[in-house]
Amino acid sequence: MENDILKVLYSQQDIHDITTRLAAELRRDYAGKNPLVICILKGAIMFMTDLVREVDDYLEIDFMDVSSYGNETESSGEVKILKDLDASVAHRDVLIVEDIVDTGRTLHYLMALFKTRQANSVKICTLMDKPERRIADVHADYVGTTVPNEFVVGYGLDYAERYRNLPYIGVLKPEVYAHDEG
Ligand SMILES: O=P(O)(O)OC[C@H]1O[C@H](OP(=O)(O)OP(=O)(O)O)[C@H](O)[C@@H]1O
Ligand code: HPA
Ligand SMILES: [Mg+2]
Repeated sequence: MENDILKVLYSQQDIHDITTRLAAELRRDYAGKNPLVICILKGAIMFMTDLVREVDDYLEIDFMDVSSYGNETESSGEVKILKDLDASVAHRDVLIVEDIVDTGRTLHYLMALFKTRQANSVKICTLMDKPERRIADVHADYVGTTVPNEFVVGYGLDYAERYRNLPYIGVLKPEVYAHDEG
């Protein structure tokens, strides 16, 4: 698997440093609020579990599985709910945790949904932001790092469901895609 990686963009140490910084901001902003922290499966799983372990305060976690991508690097533009939340967001301070904001379609949809469901507040914490690709108007409140317009994998992010278990974030060699197309 490591052989498929062209370059490492963020090492395990880089990710740890980013997570620690964001957790400190969250602890400050959500003190006494008992936020509902929502992990958007599957991509955000690694980031969310690392992030909440660095926040020394009361919070609740929940999971939602939505998908707008198939086994492709391009969004289909359609957001599908594959698994809804267990908890109600009504009157809660909701923090959506994402691995990446790319076109913004996923989060645009979720922001609107949680507001309709009468959340008290809805904020976004994303490990990565890829603003060059934005189509839907989405602004993340907490951003780990801004990434160039490249398809990234690892630390939860997949290409065709692979590479989520890489402990760092990197870019694939072009022949990995070429192989799939052939
Ligand atoms: O800003 P967007 O263009 O909407 O893209 C970002 C979303 O796409 C990816 O998820 P995906 O739908 O591929 O599902 P996954 O998390 O299960 O990989 C990623 O994890 C984000 O949730
Ligand atoms: N990598 C993996 N999944 C993604 C990306 C990316 O760069 N953008 C949106 N979903
Ligand atoms: Mg994906």
